[in-house]
Amino acid sequence: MRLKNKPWANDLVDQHPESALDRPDPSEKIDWAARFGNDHPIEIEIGSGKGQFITTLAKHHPETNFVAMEIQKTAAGIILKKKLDEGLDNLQILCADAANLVAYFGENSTSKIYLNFSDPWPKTRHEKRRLTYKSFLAEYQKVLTADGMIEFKTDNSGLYAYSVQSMNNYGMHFDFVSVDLHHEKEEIVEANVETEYEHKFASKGQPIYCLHAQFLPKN
Ligand SMILES: C[S@@+](CC[C@H](N)C(=O)[O-])C[C@H]1O[C@@H](n2cnc3c(N)ncnc32)[C@H](O)[C@@H]1O
Repeated sequence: MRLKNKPWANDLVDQHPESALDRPDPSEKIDWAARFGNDHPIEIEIGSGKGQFITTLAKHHPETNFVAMEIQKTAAGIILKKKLDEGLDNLQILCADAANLVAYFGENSTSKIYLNFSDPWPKTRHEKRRLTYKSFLAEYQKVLTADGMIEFKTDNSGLYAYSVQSMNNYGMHFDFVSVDLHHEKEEIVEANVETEYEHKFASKGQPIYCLHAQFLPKN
């Protein structure tokens, strides 16, 4: 989903290189420990949109470092504004394409990847753009630690079915699957952090599909 261009948001990204990186050179590794000022575990959300989910997590988990990876600069600027307003030192914004994930994160550098309401790309000819296509899974496998986890949510049954199949073909293990996350047991519903899209779809009564998956141990 393309956001309307907001010059203030683009300018904010340019004014805060200490908090937001705008399409950094993929040939140069990013020193995340230096950027965060500590070496706490890192969790990444790919395609953060306006950042409701990742800013809420960052607020509730100061012991974890979070990276919002978002391809649209306007969206990155909107997330950055929330980070600055709320003083979230454990959140960094990376305005870049997830296709370059491995260039920006070292191997075994990340404990969790969140894919929330990723663009479904329903046409078969666009399959390679889906964030659960096998080439993306290969990238996630490289950056995740051995016990790292992918947490995926969507309103789109087609993308959900595709993702289950793609992850299964890749030999992944599922720790949790739900075809109606908002009507699971109370503790699951209470622990769930909503995204903007999730709120919109769930308030119309649409089911939210969710899965948590891990790669089999690396050799
Ligand atoms: C449908 S929106 C969902 C936003 C948010 N996660 C939510 O649930 O409300 C998908 C977001 O993913 C971003 N996106 C799509 N492809 C991406 C890619 N290859 N790398 C980084 N971000 C991407 C889009 O710019 C958009 O903001």
